[in-house]
Amino acid sequence: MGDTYINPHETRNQADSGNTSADGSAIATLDGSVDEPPIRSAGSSHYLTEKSRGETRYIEKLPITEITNDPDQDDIAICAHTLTGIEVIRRLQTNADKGLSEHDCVLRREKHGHNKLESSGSVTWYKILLRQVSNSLTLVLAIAMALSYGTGDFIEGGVITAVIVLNIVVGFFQDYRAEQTIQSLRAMAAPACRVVRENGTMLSIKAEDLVPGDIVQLATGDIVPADLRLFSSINLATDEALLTGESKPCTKDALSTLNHIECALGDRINMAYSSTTVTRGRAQGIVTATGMNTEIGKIAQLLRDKKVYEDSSTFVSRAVRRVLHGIKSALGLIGTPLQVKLSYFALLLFALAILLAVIVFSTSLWDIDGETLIYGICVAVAVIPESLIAVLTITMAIGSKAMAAGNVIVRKQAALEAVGGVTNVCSDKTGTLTQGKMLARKAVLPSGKLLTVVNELSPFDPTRGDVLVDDVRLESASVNEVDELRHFFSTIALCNMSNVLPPPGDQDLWSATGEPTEIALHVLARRVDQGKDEILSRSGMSLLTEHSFDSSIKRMSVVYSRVDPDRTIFSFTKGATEALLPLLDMADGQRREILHQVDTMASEGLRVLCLGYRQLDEADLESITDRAVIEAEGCLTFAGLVGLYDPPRLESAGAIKQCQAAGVVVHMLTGDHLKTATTIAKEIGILGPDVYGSNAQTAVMTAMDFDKLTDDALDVMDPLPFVLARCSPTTKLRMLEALHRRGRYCVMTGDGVNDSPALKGADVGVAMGLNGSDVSKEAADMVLTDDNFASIVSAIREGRRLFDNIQKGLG
Ligand SMILES: Nc1ncnc2c1ncn2[C@@H]1O[C@H](COP(=O)(O)OP(=O)(O)OP(=O)(O)O)[C@@H](O)[C@H]1O
Ligand SMILES: [K+]
Repeated sequence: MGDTYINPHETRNQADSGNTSADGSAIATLDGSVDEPPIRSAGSSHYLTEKSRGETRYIEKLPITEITNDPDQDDIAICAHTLTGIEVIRRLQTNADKGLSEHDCVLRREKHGHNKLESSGSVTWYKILLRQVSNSLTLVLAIAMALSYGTGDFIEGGVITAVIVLNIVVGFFQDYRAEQTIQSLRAMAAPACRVVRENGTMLSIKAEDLVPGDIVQLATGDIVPADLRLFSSINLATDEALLTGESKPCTKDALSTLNHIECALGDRINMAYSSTTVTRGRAQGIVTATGMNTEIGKIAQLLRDKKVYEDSSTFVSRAVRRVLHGIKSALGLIGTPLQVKLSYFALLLFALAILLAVIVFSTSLWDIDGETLIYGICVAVAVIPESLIAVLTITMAIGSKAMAAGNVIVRKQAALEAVGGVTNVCSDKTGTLTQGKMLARKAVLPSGKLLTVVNELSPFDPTRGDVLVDDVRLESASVNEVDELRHFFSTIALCNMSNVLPPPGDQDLWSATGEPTEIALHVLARRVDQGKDEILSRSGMSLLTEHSFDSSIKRMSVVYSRVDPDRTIFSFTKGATEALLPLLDMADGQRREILHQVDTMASEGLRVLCLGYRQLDEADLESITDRAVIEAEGCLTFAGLVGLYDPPRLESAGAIKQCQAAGVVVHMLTGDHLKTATTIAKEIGILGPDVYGSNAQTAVMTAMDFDKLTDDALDVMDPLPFVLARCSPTTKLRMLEALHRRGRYCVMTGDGVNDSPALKGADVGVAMGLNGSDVSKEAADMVLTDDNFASIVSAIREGRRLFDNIQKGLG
């Protein structure tokens, strides 16, 4: 079971059997898919392998599994790993290309229910009511009330009773509404997944709506939405620690079929289980179990059934712990930091009240008659601000709502208060400060010729605009005649997972899916009819393996083979210049030349990608599946440089000004080149004459220099960098620590899988709702529904207002 969906031997067998170009009908491609590029050759070769093996073979292998016409979902969930992908698809009566119809889904949902775990966590009205009663303030008031009635002062007692009832009623309704808001926000933030339905359209739906038989696509960073039998995969690995306790990612292989039904979960390498996360690669799978029928559902069920704590402590210590927990929560000492602080405050007031009462009683030399008692109680009661609970609940609820309206989903209540106290914001650049809609503007070919794009209209429309080579218009037909042009366009089109889609019908709005960087390259290739599909069908190449883009090494590679008589194999790589230069096969002088060109392009604010390709031998096939080995080999032929432009968001400059006016320092932590980042930072005002320290030597740094410094060196640095270029997730963590050592309180944004530690470590971790990975959203305190930096700023404003309101409530 190799690292990829296919191992070289298998590839060869396939080629031998001569089946590689069999009928297209069974090919598991997803043409017309909207969200992700089809896993074309992976799907197809896999399918064909299964087909060519013939039905008899797997029936031989699996005598236990009778073929029935009435597929039973529970049955499939148990044995899916012992069946071939095709068989599972057949039994669940679905189609890998087309998916289920809406009608099927409705029927299946009736039978199997929604795809969610039944949690006991939903809040009921009596729990909310209980919460109103059980807090220090209400308890203090209740004691005062009892004292009043006890001394026969029914008027005072009545007033306090009224206050308590009012508090409970107001608090109850506020809390109830807040709870509902939070529930609906949770629903909004619920994981989505990509599914093929209705004759092959790719939809993004809520995981909750999945039914058995749905065809789901997985990509790096996704949380697996249900139990899936994979039927095609490229380099897939998932983290199953949640299920199996195994902390190393588990490499998956859709091709394999296992022999034993009882095989341990961790060994079922052709399955992906609900709630595990995809750490690398891509795959397609068919849903075999949903909701409580999934493996994670079974665990949840076990936990629910047991109810008793499964620890080894004695009954007594358990009881003590529970009583302590009970008292703490009754006094309101469990909750967000602010709630806890307020509860302590109430207890303090209570102590003060008693002290006052004691003083009153002492002045009357403990000769307590009715008058003194009432006076004492009145003084004591007077210091207690009855409206506190109500103020707190109301402001919190209003705060959450206002933030949701401002495109910020608050995932953790504590973040609501925390965001008000923020002093530093560390933000991503691409898509957050900039629009994330890239355009390929310029390219430099190995011969030094300059390629420019002029007259373009929209970022996705390849039909408008011209490509010039040294100021002469490039015709599509001539691309194939010039070697360097052909290699250049093959690299940008084939080392690419994006889709560029023509407008439907008679409209003229082009659309695209995938990463902005790749879309920009794909659009450029299509301008001269060198799109991925066009090249593949012309050359008959098919994908062998793919190492998707990884922001810690900043490059991506693919390997293609052509099935001509002598079977040529090519690898194509693209990535950041620093990442690719060491892999290029060239003299040092030439490298310096390239670096110089990169510098010029980057200082125009362009993101520069470097391209390379290489012809491989049959012998190299053994190593292509292992990324570490490919890296070591290198020896790429230089194919050119491309410069992409990503304009800043219109709101960014204004939002940054507001931050600076409010004393919040903005840092840009980006994966981009130093010069590109600096140019953009100046454009939007992160660096500028008004910013204190922006001329300092440390204002702009690369992550490499930053990481080299010791903690002590960082602590004396003044100021900390405003721009950190070529950042990796670990650099983000170091920046966080450095800020924390200075006593700063900070927001950190992140979108990638490996940004989670930084998001968790930040005082307020912010994930991107549109383009962020599920994993990062799960780790974050807040999620931006529009990925926009300006939304962070409005969250800070809202957080501060909330703070002020509470302060007023206290005053
Ligand atoms: N799909 C890709 N394939 C190859 N290289 C890429 C790809 N995307 C980005 N790069 C290269 O890696 C660099 C860093 O990208 P990375 O994704 O880490 O940063 P980013 O997330 O785009 O920027 P930011 O951190 O500001 O949001 C880019 O500057 C580019 O040179
Ligand atoms: K990033």
